[in-house]
Amino acid sequence: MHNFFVKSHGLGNDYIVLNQDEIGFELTEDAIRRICDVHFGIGSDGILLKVPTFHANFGLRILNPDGSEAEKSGNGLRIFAKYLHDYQFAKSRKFTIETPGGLVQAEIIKEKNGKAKTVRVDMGKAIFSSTKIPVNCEKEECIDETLHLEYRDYPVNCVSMGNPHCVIFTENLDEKEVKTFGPQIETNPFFPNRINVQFVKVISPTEVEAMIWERGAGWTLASGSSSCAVAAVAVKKGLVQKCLTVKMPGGSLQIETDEHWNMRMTGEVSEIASGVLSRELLAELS
Ligand SMILES: N[C@H](CCC[C@H](N)C(=O)O)C(=O)O
Repeated sequence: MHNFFVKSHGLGNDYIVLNQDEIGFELTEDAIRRICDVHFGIGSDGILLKVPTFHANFGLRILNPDGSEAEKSGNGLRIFAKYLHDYQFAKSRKFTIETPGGLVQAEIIKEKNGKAKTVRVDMGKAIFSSTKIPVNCEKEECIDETLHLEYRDYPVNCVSMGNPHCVIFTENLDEKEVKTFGPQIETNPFFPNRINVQFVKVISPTEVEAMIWERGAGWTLASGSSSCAVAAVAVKKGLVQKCLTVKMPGGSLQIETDEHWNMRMTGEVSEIASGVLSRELLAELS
């Protein structure tokens, strides 16, 4: 079906899935922004675009609502894996997906009424090298460094999951603080490609609580790559065990860190709706 879309969420972090072979329009930055707009479009935290690949079972591009492209998305990968399973692209419950941030392996762990419900993704390695994140830090690794903002400083810990992350530990999680300083950190020149920001409170050696400000998307209810970033930094700083629950406003993910910093994420996904993009909407896209 032409211009067929599926909208799904992972812990309230929602995405629209499109198949490049089935859309009859160019996915320009303007089209992305329009489709993701909650009033002039369908509304979502981004677009997952199924694309051809020779290097994996399936290919994926991840587009933020501001029109920028991301290298990786954890909730996005679980949603995409569910789409591949539920719409019969995938012939097995385990398959590989190529993203701009590297190749991952996805597995359908649990089904409900024949539809994928719980998905596990081996998200690749957490990378701490400043130059690979990238972050303009003189040190080889940007751990416990100070980021100077206009009105305050933050102790930051940076890591890449393919996409870049800045993890800040705090005793008091405050949504207003995240929404005030998240955008200032996201766009700070310390981060050449901008950055995803997480404020994290350690609850116990097996649980942390996090609030998220996403690069190119802003405040979201959950983030899979952010959860992996938070877990990797917390393990590296000796704050938590290697099997960790990351609790976010939209729900919790299970994150496992192995001895080589390979990150495994497990969590639920749900479909919200499916349908066809209206001709009127498409006619207005530049
Ligand atoms: N906005 C992120 C991509 C989506 C990450 C998040 N939705 C996830 O589940 O990992 C970035 O520009 O790197």
